[in-house]
Amino acid sequence: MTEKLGKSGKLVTFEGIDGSGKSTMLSRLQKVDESEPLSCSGSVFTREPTKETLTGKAVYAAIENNVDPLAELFLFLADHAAHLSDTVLPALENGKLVVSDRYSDSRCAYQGATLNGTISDAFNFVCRLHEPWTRKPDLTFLFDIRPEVSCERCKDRGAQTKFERVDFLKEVTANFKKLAEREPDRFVILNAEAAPEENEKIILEKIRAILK
Ligand SMILES: Nc1ncnc2c1ncn2[C@@H]1O[C@H](COP(=O)(O)OP(=O)(O)O)[C@@H](O)[C@H]1O
Ligand SMILES: Cc1cn([C@H]2C[C@H](O)[C@@H](COP(=O)(O)OP(=O)(O)O)O2)c(=O)[nH]c1=O
Repeated sequence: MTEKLGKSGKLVTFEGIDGSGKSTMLSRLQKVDESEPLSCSGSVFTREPTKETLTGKAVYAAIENNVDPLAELFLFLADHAAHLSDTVLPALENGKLVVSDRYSDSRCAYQGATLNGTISDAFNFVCRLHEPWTRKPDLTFLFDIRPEVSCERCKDRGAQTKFERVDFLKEVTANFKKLAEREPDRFVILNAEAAPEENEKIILEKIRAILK
């Protein structure tokens, strides 16, 4: 069933720990797209957790209120399901390019870590939960950065989430790297400590190549 989902468009995702520069890059890409459209069918720039939606609000409330980690996982999954059906699949079915700031790999990496020790083989459990129904990205950029550097960057932006701790983010980073090793054809690992201009160039080249 999943092979048929959103077949005509292309799905690109940005993944990485907090403060790795994903949203900065999404805004840059959006600007490029405004002056020189990346796809002739149009582009949609989106994110997970979603904002201003019922499921997105539930996710942020869960993060702020320290709910049970398994309950939190299912809220993130509910948000992903709603995001897929409201935004991602309709755009892909219309042949558009969809670029999402975070997607399923964030669940495998983050909830694989929050549930580590509570559920046996948590990382694979979370990955498997997505398999029967989601739409895999065509291309994923992993923003690779030392957690010490990303936490330093996050300090400047006010409210911090409970996830923004160096030790926790080291575990999340290891999970992201495991995902990239499993699917080397889908993942492009970026040095997120480099200048944004450098990474923007790599990203644009790769996106243009899959749209050809
Ligand atoms: N390549 C970069 N080099 C230095 N600082 C950066 C870079 N990219 C983003 N930043 C800064 O780091 C902070 C976190 O970036 P942000 O894009 O919000 O990360 P994320 O969306 O991954 O959490 C912001 O203050 C941003 O201006
Ligand atoms: C999408 C997603 C995000 N998260 C976490 C990462 C962030 O710490 C937090 C909020 O996401 P986000 O708003 O993307 O954070 P940031 O802009 O700081 O990168 O939720 C998960 O734990 N699992 C998920 O599936």
